[in-house]
Amino acid sequence: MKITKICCIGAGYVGGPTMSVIASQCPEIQVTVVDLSKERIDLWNHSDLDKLPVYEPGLKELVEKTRGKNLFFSTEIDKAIDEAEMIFISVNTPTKTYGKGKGQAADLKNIELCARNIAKVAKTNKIVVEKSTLPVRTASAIKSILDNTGNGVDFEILSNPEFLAEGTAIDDLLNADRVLIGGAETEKGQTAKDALAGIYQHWLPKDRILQTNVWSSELSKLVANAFLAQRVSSINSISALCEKTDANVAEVSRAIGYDSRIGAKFLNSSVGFGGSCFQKDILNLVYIAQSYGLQEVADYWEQVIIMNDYQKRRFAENIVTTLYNTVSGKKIVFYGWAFKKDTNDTRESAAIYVADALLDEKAEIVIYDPKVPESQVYEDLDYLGTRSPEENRRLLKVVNDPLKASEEAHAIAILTEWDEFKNYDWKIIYDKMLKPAFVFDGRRLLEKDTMQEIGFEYYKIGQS
Ligand SMILES: NC(=O)C1=CN([C@@H]2O[C@H](COP(=O)(O)OP(=O)(O)OC[C@H]3O[C@@H](n4cnc5c(N)ncnc54)[C@H](O)[C@@H]3O)[C@@H](O)[C@H]2O)C=CC1
Ligand SMILES: O=C(O)[C@H]1O[C@H](OP(=O)(O)OP(=O)(O)OC[C@H]2O[C@@H](n3ccc(=O)[nH]c3=O)[C@H](O)[C@@H]2O)[C@H](O)[C@@H](O)[C@@H]1O
Repeated sequence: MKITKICCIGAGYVGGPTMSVIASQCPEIQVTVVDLSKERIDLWNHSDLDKLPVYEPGLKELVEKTRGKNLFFSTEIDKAIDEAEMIFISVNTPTKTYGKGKGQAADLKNIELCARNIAKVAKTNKIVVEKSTLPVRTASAIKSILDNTGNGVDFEILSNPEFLAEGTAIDDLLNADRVLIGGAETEKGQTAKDALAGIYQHWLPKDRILQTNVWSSELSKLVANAFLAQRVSSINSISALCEKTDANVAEVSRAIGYDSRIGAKFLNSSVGFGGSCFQKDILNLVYIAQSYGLQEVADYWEQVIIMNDYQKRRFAENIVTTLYNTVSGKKIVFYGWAFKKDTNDTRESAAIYVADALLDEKAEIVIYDPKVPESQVYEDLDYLGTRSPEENRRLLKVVNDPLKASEEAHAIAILTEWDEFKNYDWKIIYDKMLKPAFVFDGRRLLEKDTMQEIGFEYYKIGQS
C-alpha cells in the first residue's frame, strides 16, 4: 500500500519537525500539518523563517525547501483529514490538572477530540497513527470512538511514538536509532504497519524499523523516557555526594560510562532535567502502575521525580546559603531560561523553579536567554501562581544583553548550557559585577581554574 497524502494533527515541537523531515525525504507524499491554533499556523507560514514557532537547528532550511511544494500548514482540519490516507495525531498530552488522576495521569482530552473529529469527517478508510506519547492501552479507546461514531469506514490504529529530543530534532529524525511501529497482529494491521514502515524506509535502513504489538509500542515510549530520566536523576544524586567528598562528578561519570554495560550518554549532572516530557511521562507511568495495584513499581519510578525536585531545590538553596544566607534585594542574573540548549522551549525548565525559590527569598532576578522572549518567561512564572503577575514583573526582569545584565550583579547562575556562554569574556563580566562576584554553574559549562583565576567565587554542580 503506497501512501500519497498524510495529515498531521498538531503543529508543535513534534508535528512540525517530524512532518518537515517526512516531506523532505518523500517528495511524492503530500503532507498537511493542521492545528486549532491559527496563531501557530500563521507562524509556520510566516515569510520570515526566523519567526517559525519552533526553534530547531536545521528546521528552517527544511521548511524553506518543502513548504508550498509538498508541505502545507493549515487550520482546515476537516479538509486535511478527509483527503489523507494516513493521519498522525501529534497533539499535546499534558499531565491532568483536574479530576481523577490530577497531577499524574495524562490528559487525553485532545486525543479524544481528534478521534471524534476523524470519525465525523472520514468517508474513506484511514490509518490513524498515534504519534503523541500515550498511556498504554489508549489505542483501544481511540478504536472504540472511531468504530462507534464513525461512518462505517475502516480504521487501523498504529502506535508510532516519537523519540526525538529537542535541540537535535532534525538530526534525531534523520538518523534515528530506531523507529517503533506497533499495530494489530492481523492482516490489515500488518498492511498498515508496512505502509508506515515504507515511509521511514525512504531514509532509514529496514533493520532500524521495529514492529511490535500496539501495547508494547505505547508502553516502550514511557519506559524509554523513564530510563533516560532515571540516568539523569541517578547522576544528580551522586553530584550531591561529590560536593561533600571532594570527588568530581564529571570524573565519576567518565569512569562509570566507560563500562560498555553502562554507557557514556546521559550522565551529565545538571541543575535538574526539564522539558515537557520526562516528568509528565514518569508521572503517567506511576499512575498506570498504581491503577493496576502495583504500588512498589509506582514508588520506584516516582523517586526519579523526587530526586529531580531535590536537585533544583538544592541549587537554589545553595545560592541563598552562599550569599550569606540572604538574597533579599540582591541582583542575581540567570544565563539561560530554556530547559536545554538549542531550543526555545521552556516547559518544565529547571530555571522556572530556581527563579521561583529565589523570588520567595525576595531576590531581584534578571534573565538573559538567546531564544526565549520576555513574554514566555513571565507566562512560565505566572503559571505557577506563587505570586501576583505584578509582583513577578517587579522582581524579575528579562534583558537581551548578557553583558549589561551583569552590571552590579551579586551573582550569575547558569541554568542552560547555551554554547555562547562559554565564549563570553568572563573577565569583562567579572569587572562589571559587585565583589565578591559569585557564579553558580548549574550546567558544568565553565572551567573552575579559569574562573577562579579571574577572581570569581565559582560553584559548579557536582564538584566541591
Ligand atoms: N516535545 C518533544 O520533544 C516530544 C514530544 N512528544 C510527545 O508528542 C506530543 C506532542 O508534543 P509537542 O509537539 O511537544 O506538543 P505542542 O504543545 O508543541 O504541540 C501540540 C499542538 O497540538 C495542537 N492541538 C491540540 N489539540 C488539538 C486538536 N484537537 N486539533 C488540532 N490541534 C490540536 C495544539 O494547538 C499544539 O499546537 C505529546 O504527546 C508529547 O508527549 C514525543 C517526543 C518528543
Ligand atoms: O518524549 C520526549 O519528549 C523526548 O524526551 C527527551 O527529549 P527532550 O526532553 O527533548 O530533551 P533531552 O535531551 O532528553 O533532555 C531532557 C532534560 O534532561 C537534561 N539532561 C539530559 C541529559 C543529561 O545527561 N543530563 C541532563 O541534565 C537536559 O538538560 C534537559 O533538561 C528524550 O531524550 C527524547 O528521546 C524523547 O523523545
